[in-house]
Formats: sequence, structure tokens, C-alpha cells
Amino acid sequence: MRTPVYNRVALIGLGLIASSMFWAMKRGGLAGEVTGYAKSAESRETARRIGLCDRVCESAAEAVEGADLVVLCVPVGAMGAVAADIAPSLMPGATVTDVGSVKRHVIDAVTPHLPDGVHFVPAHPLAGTEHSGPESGFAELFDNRWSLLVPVEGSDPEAVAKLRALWEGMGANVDEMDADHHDLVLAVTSHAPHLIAYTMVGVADDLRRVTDSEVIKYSAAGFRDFTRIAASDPTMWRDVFLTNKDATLEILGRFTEELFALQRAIRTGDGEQLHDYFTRTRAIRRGIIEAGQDTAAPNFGRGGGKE
Ligand SMILES: NC(=O)C1=CN([C@@H]2O[C@H](COP(=O)(O)OP(=O)(O)OC[C@H]3O[C@@H](n4cnc5c(N)ncnc54)[C@H](O)[C@@H]3O)[C@@H](O)[C@H]2O)C=CC1
Ligand SMILES: O=C(O)C(=O)Cc1ccc(O)cc1
Repeated sequence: MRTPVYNRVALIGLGLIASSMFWAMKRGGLAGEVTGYAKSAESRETARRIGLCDRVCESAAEAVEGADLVVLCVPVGAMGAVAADIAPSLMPGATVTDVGSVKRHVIDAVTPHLPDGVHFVPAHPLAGTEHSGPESGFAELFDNRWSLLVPVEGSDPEAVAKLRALWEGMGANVDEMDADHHDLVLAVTSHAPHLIAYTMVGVADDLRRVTDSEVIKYSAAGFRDFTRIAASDPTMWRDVFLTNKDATLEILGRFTEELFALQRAIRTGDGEQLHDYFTRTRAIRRGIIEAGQDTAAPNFGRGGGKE
């Protein structure tokens, strides 16, 4: 068994990401003891039943006592309130991190609550599924996926290095990124695509009333992927859009401009424009595969849990 990276890790919010972190830390022997807390009594009960966490606590404050790493695994909109709740109980010298899908908002919401002498190193694993809750996690979720560290001004390099070691121990590749750049990149690669999937499934659902369920029954792979993504947790995604508003609106603005251009090409029968556009986008996918960066697929659709 390897030497643990942290003596005691506290997981606040026991859903997909926290449970996957727990199983990955156990697999790698990365933490001495892992405590946990979730707001809902049902989630705490489930966690105890399935052995998720060495100790499930009745309050967040109790869970973080004596922890040298505290991981905030709650929806982005709840991060500030949780930080305020745990602040008086944090151990001096502890590191607080989070796994939120948006970074600038979390930094602004959490930082004011943290006492001096506590390190804050925000993070974001680029791995997940459409499932949520304590039973949805699995140890392999982060294997060969990116986890981005987003150190804040004055982040202690030693605290950053330790968190990097934890993520690498859980199987992830680690990179560092500035918060605003992170939020723009994720708006392009994750947030806007999720909104488009939600919309497309909504449109199909409206249509279904007309076509008597044929839309779902005969849906091909592309649309099925949309339905998987659109089954993601509503609270989590509401918070993502409300807290990454500017970057998401910027990308959606560009998206609608392109969509209108393609719509016009279809209306006017401009086959050359359509062909050129699709040729350009095909080259992007081929570039990703040739660069060996197609690491997205293997974990998708894994995990059980509620949807
Ligand atoms: N689901 C995904 O694919 C990914 C999610 N994330 C981020 O990770 C975070 C957690 O997401 P999931 O694990 O998917 O969520 P989840 O819905 O599976 O779990 C969230 C947990 O937080 C608890 N919770 C909610 N509000 C709370 C509060 N105020 N205090 C204490 N517990 C509270 C819930 O009861 C639940 O146990 C989110 O910020 C999300 O943006 C990051 C990468 C991927
Ligand atoms: O399941 C999918 O398709 C995802 O895109 C998972 C995901 C969701 C949110 C994140 O912040 C990171 C990864």
C-alpha cells in the first residue's frame, strides 16, 4: 500500500463525483480516512449502506474537523453557502478544493469565507456521466481523463502539488488553467453543447405528440447521445448556466449566427457552402483522433444511480 497523499479527506456532497473520488482514493490508497456529508438524510443513509466513506457525518462542520483536504462536491450554486458553513471548523493549514463545472463563480463565492492559513485550490475533473447520487460513482471515472487545477492568486505551490498528486493517483491527467479561460473553454466544449442537447430533446418531445412516439423509437445514435446528455441532473445544470452566464451567452450567440448561416444555405440551396462547412468540421474530428485525444468515450454511460 502506498503512503496516503492526505491523512483525512472530507467529501461534502455525496453524489457522482464524490463517490467516484472515494472509490478511486480507496483503489490507490491515497487517503488515510475519508469522511463525508450530504445534505439529504436519504443520501447519508445510502452512503452508509454501501460503505461510501469511512465515516458519514451528520453535519458538514463535523465532517471537515481534522481534515487536511476538504472537497466541495455540491452543485456550483451551493458552494458559497457550504464554505460559510464549514469555515469555523476548518483545520489551520488544510486545503479546500472543489470539483465544480464553473470556476470564476466558485472562486468568488468561496474565497471570502475561508480563514487565513487555509489553502484554496479549485479544480474540475473533465469526466462525468448523466447519472447522479451516491450510488452512481465508480473508481475508474477519472482514468485517463483531464482534471484541471485552477489555482487562485497566492495559492501555495505545495498545496497545489499535493492536490495534483491526488488527481494523478486517481488516474487523471492534470493541467493548470486560469479561471476565466477555463469558463470560456468549458462553455464551448460542455456547457453550450448541454444546452443544445436539452433543447433538441425538448423539440423532439414536442414533436412526439405529433408523430406518436416514432421520434424516440427510431432515433439514431446522434439523437440518443442527446437524450443521454439531456438526462443530466437539472439542479447541477441550472447552476452551471446561471453562474457561467457571460461565457455561455457569448458562445450561444456565435452558435446561433452559424446556425442561421446554415439555415440560409439550406433555404437557398447553397450546397457548396454546406459541403465546405461539413468538410471543415470533419477535419476537426479527424484531428482529435490523430492527436490521440479521443479520451471522451470510454466512461460515458457508466454508473447506475438515479437520473
Ligand atoms: N456530473 C458530472 O458529470 C460532473 C459534475 N461536476 C461538478 O461536480 C459537482 C457535483 O456534481 P455531481 O457529483 O454530479 O452531483 P450529484 O447531484 O450527484 O451530487 C450532489 C450532492 O450534493 C448534495 N448537496 C446539494 N446541495 C448541498 C448542500 N447545500 N450541502 C451539502 N450537500 C449538498 C446532494 O444531496 C448530492 O448528494 C457539481 O458542482 C458539478 O458541477 C464536475 C464534473 C462532472
Ligand atoms: O456526461 C457527459 O457527457 C459529460 O459531459 C460529463 C461532464 C459534465 C459536466 C462537467 O463539468 C464535466 C463532464
